[in-house]
Amino acid sequence: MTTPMTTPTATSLTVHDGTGPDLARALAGLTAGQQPRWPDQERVREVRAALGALPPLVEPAAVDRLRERLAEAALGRALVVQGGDCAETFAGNTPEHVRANLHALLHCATLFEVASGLPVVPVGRVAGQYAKPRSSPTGPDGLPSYRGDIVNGLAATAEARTPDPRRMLTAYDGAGAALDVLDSVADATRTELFAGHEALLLDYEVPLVRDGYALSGHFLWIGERTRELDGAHVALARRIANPMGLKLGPSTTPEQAVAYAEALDPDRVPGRLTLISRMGADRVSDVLPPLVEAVADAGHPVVWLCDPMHGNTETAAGGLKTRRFDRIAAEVSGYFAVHRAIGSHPGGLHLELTGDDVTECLGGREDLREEQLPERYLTGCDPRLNGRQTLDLARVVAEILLEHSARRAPVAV
Ligand SMILES: O=C[C@H](O)[C@H](O)COP(=O)(O)O
Ligand SMILES: C=C(OP(=O)(O)O)C(=O)O
Ligand SMILES: [Mn+2]
Repeated sequence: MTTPMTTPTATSLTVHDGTGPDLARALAGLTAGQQPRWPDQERVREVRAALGALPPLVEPAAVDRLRERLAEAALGRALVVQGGDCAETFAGNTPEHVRANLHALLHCATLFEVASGLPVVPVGRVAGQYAKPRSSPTGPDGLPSYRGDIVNGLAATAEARTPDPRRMLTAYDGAGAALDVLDSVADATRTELFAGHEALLLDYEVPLVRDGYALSGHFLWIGERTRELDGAHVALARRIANPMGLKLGPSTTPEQAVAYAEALDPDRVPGRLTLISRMGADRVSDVLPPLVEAVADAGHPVVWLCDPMHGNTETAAGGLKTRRFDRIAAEVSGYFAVHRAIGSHPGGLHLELTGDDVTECLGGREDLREEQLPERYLTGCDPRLNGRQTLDLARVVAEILLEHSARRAPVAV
């Protein structure tokens, strides 16, 4: 079951002065979906000014380096694996948790590398994945929805759910701490690791734009619910040099996919644009092929990733959101089959995962059952694959990749 797009709400987004008049002009007055209704605008202005005066979280050189590595994937010479929590939380932002997630991600990367013979670019959903778009502004309890720790609190009280702009500064600090862990993991494993998150909350993202780079993270993406072509999120993405992702759900038409590619990758730069399909296991074989073909025909060297999570969410009998391992694996298999049939490059995966032993998704080799879900259901938003299920999925992918690389390999004589 896919979640419907919500009607975007217009906001009077004020852009921090320090980000430059061009950016301010480009975004002023545009529709910006899924932004909080902050109760205190003066406090928002103060926080934006503070963010604008703080050092950037990542270096432009590292952002450029990621774009170069993604270019290899766009040209069919590398794979990408992105993954981490659906919603990072302040309380959960411990070195142990961040490390466990990154190790699960790197485990996938290693398996894919061995199976495909291609380098794999690992990108964590980490160090800024704090803002959540929601299907509904209020929950069944009548309270405002939880929109991620950068906006409000998960506790089911009116006080916790009131948006507080000061949370953006806590998010900045948390992102900095997570990036330190990311660097230490990368050093210990002698690999390159990058950080990505959804560029959803404009009051956070815009002040962290410096000299044409969004320096809140290396990789940013636009979500399914905020991808209005003439909206503020796309306008921001057009103005920054980061490699950008764009989620595409099953309602996307080939014409729209080309229009996004024209808007976000007008110069046809490999590595600039990553299209992340999240169609659902039942739709991927029908919906994805015409999109891939149209974008290729228009000459855009994009990376195509598969997010097999967001089109396969359902509600379990007990009321918890969940996803079935088999549906996730089926969308992944469908995605590889589509690319094989077309002859395009399947660039890799985008996953909601954790290295922790949570009970949020069903199935996998441990055959996690519905009645087990409440045991360790810890996510703030969507259900993640746990460490074992992540490896189970990585093995499914590795088998597909092995088969692909066997076809590619020259026949030994
Ligand atoms: O992570 C993605 C979205 O924020 C999430 O799927 C929305 O969930 P909801 O349908 O419970 O609002
Ligand atoms: C919000 C997300 O996904 P989508 O935009 O694809 O629904 C997400 O990746 O957490
Ligand atoms: Mn999610």
